[in-house]
Amino acid sequence: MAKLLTAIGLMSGTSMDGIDVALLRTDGETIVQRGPSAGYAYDARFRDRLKQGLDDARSIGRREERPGTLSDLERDLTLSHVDAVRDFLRENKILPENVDVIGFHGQTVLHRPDEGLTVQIGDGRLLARETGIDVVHDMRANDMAHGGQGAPLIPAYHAALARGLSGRREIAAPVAFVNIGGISNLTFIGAGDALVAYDSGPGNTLIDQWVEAHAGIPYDQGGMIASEGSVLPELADRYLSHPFFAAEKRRSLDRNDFAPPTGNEASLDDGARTLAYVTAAAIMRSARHLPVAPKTFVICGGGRLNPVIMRDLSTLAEAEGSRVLAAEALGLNGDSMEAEAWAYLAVRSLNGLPLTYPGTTGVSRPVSGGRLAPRPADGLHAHGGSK
Ligand SMILES: Nc1ncnc2c1ncn2[C@@H]1O[C@H](COP(=O)(O)OP(=O)(O)OP(=O)(O)O)[C@@H](O)[C@H]1O
Ligand SMILES: CC(=O)N[C@H]1[C@@H]2OC[C@@H](O2)[C@@H](O)[C@@H]1O[C@H](C)C(=O)O
Repeated sequence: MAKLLTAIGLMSGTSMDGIDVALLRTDGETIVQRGPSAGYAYDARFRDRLKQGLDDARSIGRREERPGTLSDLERDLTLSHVDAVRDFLRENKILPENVDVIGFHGQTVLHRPDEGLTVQIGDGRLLARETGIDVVHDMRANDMAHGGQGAPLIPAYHAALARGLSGRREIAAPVAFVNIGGISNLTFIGAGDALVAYDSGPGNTLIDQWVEAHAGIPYDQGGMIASEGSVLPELADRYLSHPFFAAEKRRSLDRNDFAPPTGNEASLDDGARTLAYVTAAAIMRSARHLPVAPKTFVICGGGRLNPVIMRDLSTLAEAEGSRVLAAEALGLNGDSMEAEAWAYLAVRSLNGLPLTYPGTTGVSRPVSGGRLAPRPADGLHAHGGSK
């Protein structure tokens, strides 16, 4: 049996709202003991820098390139992660020497699976040096090098959670986990733990972009704006008739694959309402490509906190005989699940276990991935003045 390791996962997702941190004890296989978690929000200025970074990244041709502001941004993003780890350790009274590994996602600034290009900025060596903890990073690249979409990576962790839930009365099989982040993705766990997973559509990004442009706020908290509006069927159809949903082959999404409506297409409320519906309907439309309809959808990610999305999802799922549950209804944490996944995947990477499978990313065979940046042999700040 593989050894139990203590791992911290760090996720800065496509919503660019902040860094999620979670601690796990795991063997990278069946044993998952969830520990504390926390979120550290970016301020508005740093979010603007990240948005600029996405623009600068458009000209990247090779994944090592860092045009425009990207080098500075990569350093500062990494230093924000250093601060997040230090705060997290202090708040939870954990010593760095008691953590075996950090799984570091970094920030996706460009994702073009059709060109075999995915870029996550984040300096694993700097993080290892500043925290004194081994870091596994760049976990999407090897999947792409083997013909995969480079995303989603969370399905291996969803499968581990599902094993822990089997036999629970609330859950009728088959189960699909749905992560509603900036983009949404789903993981279907079939008979014998067979995994089918893919990105399912725009998640919160369109809603965030819409309310930011028209109300100057970063997101529609509690779906308050959407709940005042009505669904505009033509606008919704325009999104839902995107070739992404009907395509034979599932592909992973970049944040910019769907654009928000233009200003005069809807009032603030109707726009938010329509986009919330689109988020829910996109998930159900994508679920039609699964081998069989899930009986239970378990929802995680920030979108589960928008009751308008959740109501639409429940209505659409019930019409197909399925049930929708928020992760919390099963004792899971819908905010920290991605960070937990990065901790779990880091341990799998150390043990040479697959991170992705043909059924999850379209990779040619199950492959491991991630690069190890070891902590300095002589402890923290090995780059300091004594050398
Ligand atoms: N209380 C809330 N009410 C409504 N929406 C919320 C609430 N809290 C978070 N959200 C939405 O969830 C988003 C963040 O979700 P999450 O942290 O899961 O995304 P992410 O991890 O950045 O994205 P991805 O999974 O695509 O990488 C916010 O941008 C916002 O749109
Ligand atoms: C390239 C990239 O960063 N993709 C993210 C994004 O956000 C959600 C969806 O699109 C998913 O495919 C992926 O993140 C999750 C955590 C994953 O890889 O499982």
